[in-house]
Amino acid sequence: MLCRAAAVLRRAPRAVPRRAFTVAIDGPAASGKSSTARAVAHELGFGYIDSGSIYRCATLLALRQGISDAAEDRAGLAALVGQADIDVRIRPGPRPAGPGQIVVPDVQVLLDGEDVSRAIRSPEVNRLVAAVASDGPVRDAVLRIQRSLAAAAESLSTARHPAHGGVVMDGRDIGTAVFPNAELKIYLDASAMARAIRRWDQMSSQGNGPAGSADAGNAQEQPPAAHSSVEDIARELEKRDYTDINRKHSPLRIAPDAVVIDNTNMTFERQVHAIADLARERMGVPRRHDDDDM
Ligand SMILES: Nc1ncnc2c1ncn2[C@@H]1O[C@H](COP(=O)(O)OP(=O)(O)OP(=O)(O)O)[C@@H](O)[C@H]1O
Ligand SMILES: Nc1ccn([C@@H]2O[C@H](COP(=O)(O)O)[C@@H](O)[C@H]2O)c(=O)n1
Repeated sequence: MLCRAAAVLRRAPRAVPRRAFTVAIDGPAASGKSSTARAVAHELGFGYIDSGSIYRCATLLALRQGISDAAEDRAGLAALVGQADIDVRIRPGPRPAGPGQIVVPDVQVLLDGEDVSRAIRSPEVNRLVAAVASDGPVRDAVLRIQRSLAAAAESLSTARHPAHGGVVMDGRDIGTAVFPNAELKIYLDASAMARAIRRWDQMSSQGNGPAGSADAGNAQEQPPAAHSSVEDIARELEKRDYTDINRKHSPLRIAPDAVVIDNTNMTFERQVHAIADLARERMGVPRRHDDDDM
């Protein structure tokens, strides 16, 4: 009798408590946060949230409601953001070009059901977003959205390791304010010129014509304006960084426990593999890319 009970117990599926593993990636504009975060999330089978796109939705709402960047005008914006239905979804991106090539999935952003993935990258949004993101009540409203989207993304993640679900979120204050207890924090940086050249290349590859501004943001970039140069882009990136570093509420900072990666002279593949392996190491699962020790 005892033996049969033991056999039944042995056959019963073991309930493995799933632990959420959070990877926070912060850094200045165009340092590679979003593309790296999407690739790392894909490699680990984690969910992904682009937190900048939520601030961009808040900015689009402000523009559509005729709310200027004057602080007194923004009083009602936090409430509007709190009532809005903002969703950030990952969708299958381009297939890898060859065996072992990295997959960088696309992101789709929905604002009250409308696909605003391109609209939130407009020149007007680029100009206003850092000012909107410096508003304390707006940040509080966005924080609630970030945490709820992350919980949903984590629960849907198809992590390769049964004990871990996970989410990767990128932004400016993920490791310092949004997820101060994140299991892995990365601060991604590169020289201003390297970032400007990459942003130029990224925007130029999206099409031709004078439609965009000098600094269009991460995914689904609009093409650079005909008059803008790499130097114009560098200036705009630095202006946005300055606002993000010097604002009162959760400014861009390196978390004390963050791993700092300067990728100025690093390939995209190497940074993705290194971060994915750091996550694996902390989850207690084998590394996959031993040649990528940092
Ligand atoms: N190590 C690297 N070497 C070369 N190019 C890179 C590297 N890392 C990222 N990139 C490229 O740099 C460009 C900018 O990256 P990405 O959009 O991910 O930056 P970001 O930090 O999310 O920007 P933002 O803060 O403005 O949203 C992309 O085209 C990306 O593929
Ligand atoms: N965690 C975050 C993320 C973003 N911001 C602000 O939004 C701007 C746009 O971000 P992108 O990543 O889409 O370029 C950014 O410049 C910040 O002002 C933020 O404050 N916190």
